Amino acid sequence: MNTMSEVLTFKDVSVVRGRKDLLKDVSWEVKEGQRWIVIGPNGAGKSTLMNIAATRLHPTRGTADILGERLGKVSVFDLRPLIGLSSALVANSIPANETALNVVLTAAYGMTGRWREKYEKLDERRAFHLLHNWGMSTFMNQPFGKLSEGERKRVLIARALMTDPELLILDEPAAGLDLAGRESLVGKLAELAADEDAPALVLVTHHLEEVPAGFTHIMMMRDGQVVAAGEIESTLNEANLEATYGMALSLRHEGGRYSAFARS
Ligand SMILES: Nc1ncnc2c1ncn2[C@@H]1O[C@H](COP(=O)(O)OP(=O)(O)OP(=O)(O)O)[C@@H](O)[C@H]1O
Repeated sequence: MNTMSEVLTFKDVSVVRGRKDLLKDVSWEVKEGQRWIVIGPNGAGKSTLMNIAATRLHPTRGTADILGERLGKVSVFDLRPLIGLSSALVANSIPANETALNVVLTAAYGMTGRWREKYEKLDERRAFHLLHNWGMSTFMNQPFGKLSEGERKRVLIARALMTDPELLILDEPAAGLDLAGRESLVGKLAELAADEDAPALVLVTHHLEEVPAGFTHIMMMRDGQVVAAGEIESTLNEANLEATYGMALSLRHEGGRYSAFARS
């Protein structure tokens, strides 16, 4: 069996807290080269699912195989460098006075805050190169806390790519961005999606306008369960969207981009 191409294999994953099922029997397969969107209303369990994929949380029941290793039977510290994560939680863990360059650089050591002084020149060059790729090299010496929301989002993505991961998880990468900032970021993410050498991508979003062109698959969630999952072309339709959000919605798909509105 070729396990190399299997990035995530979740079987009947449940997460139970008290009497509540945050996730209930979620099965999901992500393979190398795939670009996934995860959508669902507030509280649907998207972040809980991402926390498992990022090895921050273990299922109460079911199995989660990540890059061919079973969660619970492998050291998460071996897996984490292979998984890039950009999320509000990661952003909140970064000291405000950390420079943009160091925010990216410290990812090489799986930590935030530059307390270890000895960095390889190679790492520094890679961190700079990533900042440059994401249009942030002129901000390299700016403290993270003084950057705009859009600038921070780009630094976080550069940071998540620092270890050259096999899976990149972007939890609401465009949240809080203005229209131009969003469009610019979505364009960059479309470029990333088209890059054959890019890792498998999983992008959580609340807005279909934020789905970059070139994303191949979608996971639609509600109440901790999968409403539908599969290729975006066949899965993202009005029936599944209505089942996901519990309201009548009309869906548009133009020029590789999506949008949805309440149906009047
Ligand atoms: N530790 C916990 N104990 C109990 N309930 C929790 C815990 N963590 C999350 N929840 C609940 O689990 C549900 C799923 O939360 P989760 O953050 O995964 O949803 P989400 O889809 O990411 O939501 P949002 O879009 O608002 O970020 C929510 O109802 C939340 O209140």
